[in-house]
Amino acid sequence: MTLHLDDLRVRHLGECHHDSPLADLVADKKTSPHYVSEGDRVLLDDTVSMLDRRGMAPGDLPSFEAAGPRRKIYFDPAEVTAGIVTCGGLCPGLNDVIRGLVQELTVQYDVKRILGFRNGFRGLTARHRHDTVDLTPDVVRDIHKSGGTILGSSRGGQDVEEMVDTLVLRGVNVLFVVGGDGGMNAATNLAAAIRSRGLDIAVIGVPKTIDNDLPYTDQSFGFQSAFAQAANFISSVSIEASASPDGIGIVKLMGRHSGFIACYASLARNAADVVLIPEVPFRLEGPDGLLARVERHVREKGFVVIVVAEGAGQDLLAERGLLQGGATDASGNAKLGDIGLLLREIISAHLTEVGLSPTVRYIDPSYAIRSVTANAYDSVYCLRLAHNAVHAAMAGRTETAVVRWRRRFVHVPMPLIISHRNQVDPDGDLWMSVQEATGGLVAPSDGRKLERPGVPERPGAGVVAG
Ligand SMILES: Nc1ncnc2c1ncn2[C@@H]1O[C@H](COP(=O)(O)OP(=O)(O)O)[C@@H](O)[C@H]1O
Ligand SMILES: O=P(O)(O)OC[C@H]1O[C@](O)(COP(=O)(O)O)[C@@H](O)[C@@H]1O
Ligand SMILES: [Mg+2]
Repeated sequence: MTLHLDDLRVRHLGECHHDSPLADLVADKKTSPHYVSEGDRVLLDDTVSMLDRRGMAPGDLPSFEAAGPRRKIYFDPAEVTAGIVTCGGLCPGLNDVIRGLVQELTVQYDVKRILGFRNGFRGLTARHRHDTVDLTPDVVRDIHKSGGTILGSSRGGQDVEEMVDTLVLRGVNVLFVVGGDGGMNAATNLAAAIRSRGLDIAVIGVPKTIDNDLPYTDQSFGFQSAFAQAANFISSVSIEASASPDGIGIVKLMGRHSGFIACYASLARNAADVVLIPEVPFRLEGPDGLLARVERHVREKGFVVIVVAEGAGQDLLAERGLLQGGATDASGNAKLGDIGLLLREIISAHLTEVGLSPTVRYIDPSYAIRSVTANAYDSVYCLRLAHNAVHAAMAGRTETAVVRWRRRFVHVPMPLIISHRNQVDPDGDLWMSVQEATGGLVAPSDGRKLERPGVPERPGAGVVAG
C-alpha cells in the first residue's frame, strides 16, 4: 500500500479556540532530537533510500502529525465528560493507560467527570450504559500495580447506533478506546456514526495488543512485559528438557497471526532451537523438515527446545481434520487448532520410531502471559501514550489513534491502524536474528531453499550428546 501525505491527515472536530492549561509548557519549544514541536510532522519513512525513491520535497513527504500538548484546545475542559473503554483480550499496561488518562484529564485539564464503561463495548449498550465507574485520581492511584483492567473487557459485537445513543445520554464528548484491531474497527465505526449524526464527540484510540500485530506503531504497549514473562517459560522448559534423556521442550505462545512474542521471547533467552511462527509455514518431513531437525538436535545435543506461536502450522491441523473450518469467536476472530498438542504427538511418535526415548515437556502458558503487571518500561510507555491521547482529544482530534512511531509520539488516522496486520517479515531483520540465534530454519513449506541449516553451539545450553 503506497501512502501519501493526505492519507495520514487526521480529522479535527473544529478550530481550537480555548487556551490550553499547558500553553506555557510548550510556548517556546522547538523541534529537537527529543521533542517535536506543535505543527511539525514525523516522517513515515526512515531511510535515505526510501526517501530518495519518493523523489519529493520534504513538505510533501508522507508524515504523521506530532502528538503532544497544544497552545489552544478545542474543548472547554469545564464542559468535558470523558469516557474510557477497554476491549478485547487483556494486555499488560491496560490499568496504566486508564490511570494515565484519568490523571492527565483531572490534574492538567481539570476535567471533572470521567466515566469508565465496564466490560468493553458491552458497557455502551442500552442494558449496561448506566453501570459505569466514576474514575477519579483516588480510584486509579494504585491500579497500575495489577495486571488486567479495572474496567473489564469483552469480545462480541454491539449495535453502533445504540452505542452512540449511550454517549449522548451520558453526556460523553470525549471517548478513549483502548483496544486491538477489533476495538479500533469498532471505534472507527462509532466515530463514523457520530460524524453522520453531526455530533461533537471525539473518539481517540490507544492501540492495544500483546500480539504486536497493529501497524504504524513501533511496538505495542505491554508487549515487552508479555514477552519477558514468555521468556521465563522458555527457560523453564529448557531446564526441564535438558535434564531429561532425549528431552523435548515445547512452549506454545500467543500470537494468532503474528509471531512477535515467539521471536522476542526466544531471542531474550537464546534457549530456543526451533521457532515456529504463522508467517513462515514449515514442513514436517524431508531432510530439512521439522522432524529431521528435531531429531538432529536430540542426537547431537541431547535435547531440543521448540517455541511455537499458536497461529503456526494451522495448515497441518487442517490437513488432519483438526480445525473447525471458519469457526470464529464472538468478535469474529478465527478459532485456531492446538498446534502445541499436535507437535507433541507427532514429534514423540517420530523420535520413538527412530529408536529414541523422548521425554516431552510441554507448556502452554496462555493467559499467564498476558495477565501480568506491566514492567517499568511499559508503565512509562503507557503513561506517555495516555498523556498524548488526552492532548489529542482536548485538541479536538477524532478517529485518531495515538502511537509511538520511530520513537516520536504521533497521531495516526484510525482507518490506517486497521488497514493491515503487522507481521514478522520473513525477509526482515527480526527473523534474520531468530535464524542467527537458532542456526537455521525448518524447511519452509513454500519450497524456498534453506540458507543456513545446522545446529549452533549455544553457551550454557545444557547437555551435549556424547
Ligand atoms: N470488524 C469489526 N467491526 C466492528 N467492531 C468490531 C470488529 N471486530 C471486533 N469488533 C468489536 O471490538 C471489540 C473488541 O474486538 P476483539 O477482536 O475482541 O479484540 P481486540 O480489540 O483486542 O482486537 C469487540 O467488542 C467487537 O465487537
Ligand atoms: O481467549 P481469548 O480471550 O479469545 O484470547 C486469545 C487471543 O487473544 C490474543 O491475546 C489477542 O488478543 P486480541 O484479539 O484482543 O488482540 C491472542 O494472542 C490470542 O489468540
Ligand atoms: Mg484483535
